Amino acid sequence: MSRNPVNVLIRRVDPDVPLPAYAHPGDAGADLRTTQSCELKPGERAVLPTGVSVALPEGYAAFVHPRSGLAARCGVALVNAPGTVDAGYRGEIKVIVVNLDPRETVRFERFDRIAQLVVQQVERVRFQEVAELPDSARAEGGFGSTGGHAAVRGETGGNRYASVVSDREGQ
Ligand SMILES: O=c1ccn([C@H]2C[C@H](O)[C@@H](COP(=O)(O)OP(=O)(O)OP(=O)(O)O)O2)c(=O)[nH]1
Ligand SMILES: [Mg+2]
Repeated sequence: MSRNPVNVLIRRVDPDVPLPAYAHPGDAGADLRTTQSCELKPGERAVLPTGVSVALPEGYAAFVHPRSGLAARCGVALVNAPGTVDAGYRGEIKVIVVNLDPRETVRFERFDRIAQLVVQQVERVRFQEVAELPDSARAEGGFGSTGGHAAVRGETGGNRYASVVSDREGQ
């Protein structure tokens, strides 16, 4: 049985903008639209207004995530993905888009869906300073310490795709 939705107060900064909406039941992200049309040449970025501001309940935050379709089809990413909207923020939600396509200019029209907002419960922690941290299995290993990055080791003859395939075959 699905839980009751959490109520989030929302205000339209642009009176005509459609409210963020989930495309399907069970979706995690509600699509955000730009209220401003915009053209981005390769490598360019822009801070786009969404026409809405929210008051999240205490203990929640909202995260501005990219849309995979825009990323796959047009090379559009969010510079700060995921953007963090704090519970106390009452300003207009903005989306920092960048065109990562090396050749094509991207154009957004007013009210195009440019990102998605994921609302989540978040923990506040108390940072307790200690002289030594407790042991763990990973210890200080990170940044590729578990291996498997043939492309990075330069064992692929410069073909990154081939390296990914051979990694999988070796598993
Ligand atoms: O993609 C984003 C990211 C942030 N924000 C808004 C909401 C957030 O609460 C506020 C501050 O964001 P953040 O803390 O990431 O930015 P900062 O550079 O640390 O700014 P500040 O010093 O205001 O915290 O900006 C957005 O509208 N979109
Ligand atoms: Mg901040």
